[in-house]
This record gives sequence, structure tokens and C-alpha cells, in this order.
Amino acid sequence: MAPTSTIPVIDINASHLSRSEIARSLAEAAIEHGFVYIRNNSDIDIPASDIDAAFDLSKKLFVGTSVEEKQKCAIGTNNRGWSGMHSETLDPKNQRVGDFKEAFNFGPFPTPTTPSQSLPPTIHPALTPQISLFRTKCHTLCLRLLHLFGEGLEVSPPSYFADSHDPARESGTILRHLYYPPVIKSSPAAAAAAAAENDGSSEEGGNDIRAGAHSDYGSVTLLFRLRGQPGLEVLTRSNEWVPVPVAPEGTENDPSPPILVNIGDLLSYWTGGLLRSTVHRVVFPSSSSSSSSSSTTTSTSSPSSATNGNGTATVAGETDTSSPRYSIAFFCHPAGDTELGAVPSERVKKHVSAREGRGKAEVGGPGVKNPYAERRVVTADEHLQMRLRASYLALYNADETA
Ligand SMILES: O=C(O)CCC(=O)C(=O)O
Ligand SMILES: [Fe+2]
Repeated sequence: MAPTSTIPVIDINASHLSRSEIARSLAEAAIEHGFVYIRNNSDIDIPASDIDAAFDLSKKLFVGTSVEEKQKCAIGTNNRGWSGMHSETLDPKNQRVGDFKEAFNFGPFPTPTTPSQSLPPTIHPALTPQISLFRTKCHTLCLRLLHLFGEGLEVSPPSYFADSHDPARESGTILRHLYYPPVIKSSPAAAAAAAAENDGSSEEGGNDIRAGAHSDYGSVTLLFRLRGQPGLEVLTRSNEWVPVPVAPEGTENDPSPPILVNIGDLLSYWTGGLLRSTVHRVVFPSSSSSSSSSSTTTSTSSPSSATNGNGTATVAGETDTSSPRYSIAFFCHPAGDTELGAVPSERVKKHVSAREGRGKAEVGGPGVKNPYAERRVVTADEHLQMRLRASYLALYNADETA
């Protein structure tokens, strides 16, 4: 049987557990897996109706908005706005074609009715308080989790991480709606045309993937997914890609699937690799079988691909035709000027010194080296800039030569 993930499901509102038990199990999950499911079976954190409304908004944003209107909101170096098909490459070392997805990033809202960026006309101004409130609720949940991580790692004070994530301070925090378009298998003639028009990705099979192998950049990420829309896989400690089910056992009847939480590189770096930032990717349904990998190389492939401008895409080759996939991620970052200094926790200190003794190898576990979690940086902003530059090469190069 194919392996599936063993990511724990935790109910942070469970009345039969003490706060310290919850904090400890959260921290252990973050240390062992880098991922944890947060059960969403109450209205305490993020009501299921808010999540449904956010996914309805995604449909308006991606399918109900013309490419011309989206382009007017194109993403800039402030990391806000729309990014089109293939414009982001999460695994630049291994992908020859950018990610098979669109995304819309929402930055902060100075007031619930004033976004800090252009929005397309399909997002009626009456909807901005909804987006702003969703963003606020996500941030509040992240603060709760960061506080619990502080408690679980016996950081003194336990609010150490949460304090640096004050939503009123400027940070790289982003609410990102994602859209992975349906795939239409093309005829051989259309495939040839697509290859000619495309960027050369057809040689020896390009690496079409919905989201290339990567680890997230910030502190913690919340991920919202829809039942029946698989594709997310994590790279385990034994270097195997395993699917991460949307609704793991026991959560099938919850009002919404659990919120998947994962540790980003910044928090991993900050804790000397104790909290784990785990490499993950989003594959096309037909290729979501688990596979061994000696690197983070993407294993899905198809000869060529092209976008037709109306929100669908063509792929020639073996890739399954599929329905669209939607997800929503909330990437929480500390205030930009936060210095990523030594964490006041014996547990973290012990881990750091043991690791220094071993020569700092293998932050993500045996065989999984993650340079972004190791490189020396001083502030949260520097960490983020380093990552954005690598994923949006074209955007940053254009900016520099302009
Ligand atoms: O869409 C997903 O399930 C995951 C997306 C993701 O990993 C990301 O945007 O960082
Ligand atoms: Fe991610």
C-alpha cells in the first residue's frame, strides 16, 4: 500500500486536554513533521462559513475576472497582487516551466474598507471587509499557535514568538488565494504549437507541476483546502513523497476540513532547525502517486504546456485531465525588523549546540538539506527578500534593469 502522511490532527480547543498538553503536542508535531492539522470543528477560530465565503471569492477572482483586469493588479516587488500561470517558480533548480497556477496575494488592509493594493472590479468594494476580516482571523489563529509553540518549547517568556508578530507592525504577512486551472489534453498539433509558442519546456519532457517542491518562507502557514481536491504532497524524513489528505480520518464530518499548519523556513532558522520546515509540492492528480526522490526534483512531467488566457490550460502528454483546484494560504511573518536572535529556551539551546557539534548538517532530516533554513540572515525582512528574489527571478531582474 502506498504510504500516506502521519501528520497528527490536533484540536487546540479540546476541553479534555490541558493547555500545556495541547502546547506540547503541537510543538512535537512541528519538530517531527513540520506539519500539523488543526481541527476546525467549532466556530472559535475560523468558522466554516468564512472559509466557504473565501473560496467563493476565489472563483470571482480567478474565473470571473478577465486576464486584462487581472493584469492591472499584477504582482510587484511588494509581493501583493496577481501572479499568472508559470510566473512563479517554487523549485527554480529543477523546474524548467513555472508553476501551473495563478495566485492573488492580499497585503494588509489599513482599515476594513481600504485595501493597500488594486483589486479587480469583480471584487466589489462591499467585499473588502470580508477579505480583511478573514485575514485578521487567520492572523489571530497564528498568534495563538505561535504562543502555544512558545509554551511547548518552554520559551521564556512564552509569548516570545507571538510578540514579534504584532499585526499592527509592518511585515511580509500575506493572504494568498491560489487557483490551479483545469487541464485540457491537447491534440498533437496543438501540443506542437504550444511548444513552439512556449519557452522551450518541451525538450525531454518539461516539469509541469502545480506547485514545485519548496518549503515556505515565513514563520507559520495556514492552508485551507477543499474536499475532493487532492494534490499536496510532503517529502518525508525517509525522502519519500507522500500525499497529505484534505480530510484525515476522524475529521470527515467536521464542518470544514482541518486547517493544515506548517512551519516556514524563518521559524526553522530561528529555532536552529528544531521546528522543521518541510519540503512540499502540489502535483496533478494522475501523478500524485508516492515516489522516492534523492533530491527535491519534481517527478511529474509532461511534454509541453500553454495557457489559453481564459483560465484553463493545455497539457500534452500523459497528464490526467482534471478539475480545477483551489486553495488558500496565509503566510504569517514576524515584523520586518525582527532580529532572529537566540531563542530563550533551554530546549532550543540544547538542540542548537547538539547540532553545532554535528556540524549543522541536514536541517530537514537525514538526506534533506534545506539551504534556506540555514543561511545567515539578521532580520525577518532580509530572510523574505532572499526567498522572493529566487522565486520571481524575472520580476526582480526587470525591476533592477528598469
Ligand atoms: O495549494 C496547496 O495545497 C499548497 C500551496 C503551497 O504550498 C504554497 O503556496 O506555498
Ligand atoms: Fe507551500
